Amino acid sequence: MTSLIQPLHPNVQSFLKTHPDITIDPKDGLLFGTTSLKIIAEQYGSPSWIINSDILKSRYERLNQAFKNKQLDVSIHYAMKANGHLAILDLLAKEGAGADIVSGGELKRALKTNIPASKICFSGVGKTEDELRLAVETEIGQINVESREELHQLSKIAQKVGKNAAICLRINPDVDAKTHHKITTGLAENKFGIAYQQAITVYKEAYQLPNITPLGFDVHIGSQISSTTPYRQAFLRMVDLIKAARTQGYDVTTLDCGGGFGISYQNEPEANPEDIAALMKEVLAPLDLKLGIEPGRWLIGPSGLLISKVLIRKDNGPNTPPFIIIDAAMNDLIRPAMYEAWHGILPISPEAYLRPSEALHIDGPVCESGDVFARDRILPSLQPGDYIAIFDAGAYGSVMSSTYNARPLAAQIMTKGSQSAIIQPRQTIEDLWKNELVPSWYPNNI
Ligand SMILES: Cc1ncc(COP(=O)(O)O)c(C=O)c1O
Ligand SMILES: N[C@@H](CCCC[NH3+])C(=O)O
Repeated sequence: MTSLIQPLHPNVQSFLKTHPDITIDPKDGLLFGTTSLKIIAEQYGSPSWIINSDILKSRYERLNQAFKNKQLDVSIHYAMKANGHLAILDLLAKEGAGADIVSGGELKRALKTNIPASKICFSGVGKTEDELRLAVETEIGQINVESREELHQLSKIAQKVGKNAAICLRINPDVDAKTHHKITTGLAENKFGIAYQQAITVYKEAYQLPNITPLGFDVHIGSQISSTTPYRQAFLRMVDLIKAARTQGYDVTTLDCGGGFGISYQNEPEANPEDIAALMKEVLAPLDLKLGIEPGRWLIGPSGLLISKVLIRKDNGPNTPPFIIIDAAMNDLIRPAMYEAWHGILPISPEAYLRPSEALHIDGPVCESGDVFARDRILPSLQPGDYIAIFDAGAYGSVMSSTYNARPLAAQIMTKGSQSAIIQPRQTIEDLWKNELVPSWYPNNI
C-alpha cells in the first residue's frame, strides 16, 4: 500500500479497518480474501455477485468455535433466506450447519442439499397448509409455531398425515432490538410470534393437542443487531418463561435463540460471536437446554460482494458532485433503496488508486430517483469503464433481486483461493420472456 501514489482517504482507511478480508494491493488492485477482483471482473463481466467460499467457511468455523470454547452445545441453523443458493447450502451443510427456513420452497432446497431433516427448523408467521404438511411428512426437527391458530391447524394436519410435529412456540418478547424499523421483529407491535403474556397458556394447549410434541420456545428479535444488550433482555424474558412453564409441570428442553447478529457495513463493529456465546453461557446454560441459533447475515453478508462497472460520469454542474452511473441497480441490490443501507464501495483496478479522491454520487440506471448506491462518497476519482466492488452484499442481495426495467438477473460466481466458478449464469433477455404467454383470444403479433 505504501507505493500507492495517492494516500487513502481516512474514511476508506476506517472502512478497511473493520474489513480485514479486503485489501488494496498496489500491483493487483482490490483483493477479496485471496481473490483478485480484477481477474474476476475481467473474466466474468458485470454486474456479478461474488461469494468467497473461503471467507464463508472461516466465518462459520469462527461462530461454531465460539460456542465450543464455552462448552456450549449450540445447533447452528443457517437462515437461508439471507442467501439460499444451493452451493452455499452445500458448503454449510458439509460444515455441519442445519437450516432455518421460511417457506416450502426453502424446505425443498435444504433437503436437496442433504441437510438432514432433523436439522431444519421452520419459522414464519404465515405458513400454508401444503407447507405445514410437507414439514410434517418430512419430519423436520422443529416447527416454530407463531400463533395459537397455527398450533391448532398444525395438530389437525399432523393427525391427517399420521405423524407427530415437533414444535417450539415463537414468543414475541416485546424487546427493542434497536435496529432499522423495517427489520425489527420482537416488539409487541410487530406481527411476529405469540404475545409474551399468552405464551404459557398456548404452551399448555400444545401439550393437550394430538400429534404435537412441544420442545420449548423460540425468540428472534430482529436483524442487524450489533449490541448484546437486546439479546440479554430477550433471553432474560425467556428464562422467566421457561422457569414458569417448568414450575407448572411442563417440560421445556429447547430454546431457539434466533438470528440477527449484525455485521460491519461502514465502520461499526460487527456482532462478536465470542460475546454472544459468553452471554448464552451466563444466562441460558444454567437452565440445561438444547440451544439453537438462526444466523443469516453474519455468515454470508461479508462473504459476498457485487461487481459493477461505471457506465457514465455525469457532470451536473457546480451544485452537485458528479453522478457516477453504474451498470448495477436497485433491481440487483435493493438494500440502499429499501433501507437507506450504506454499503462500502471501492474501485477494483490498481490504476484507480493513483487518482486523487473526490466526493461522488453513485447511482444505478433504473428509472427511479431512489436507485442510489451512495451520496457524497469520497473515493478515488471514477471514470467510465472502471470496475467497482460493492461490499457486504452476500446477504439479502441476490435473493432480493428482481428483473425491474427488464434487467436480467446478474451472474453469480463462487471463488475459492484463485479458483472461480459460475454458480448462476447471467440471465438473458430471452430467459426473461420465455415463460410469458399472450392469450390466444387476444390479437397479437408475437
Ligand atoms: C425467524 C428468523 N430467523 C433468522 C433470521 C436471520 O436473521 P439474520 O440474517 O439477521 O441473522 C431472520 C431474519 O430476520 C428471521 O426472521
Ligand atoms: N432484508 C433485510 C433483512 C431481513 C431479515 C429477515 N427477517 C436486509 O436486507 O437487511
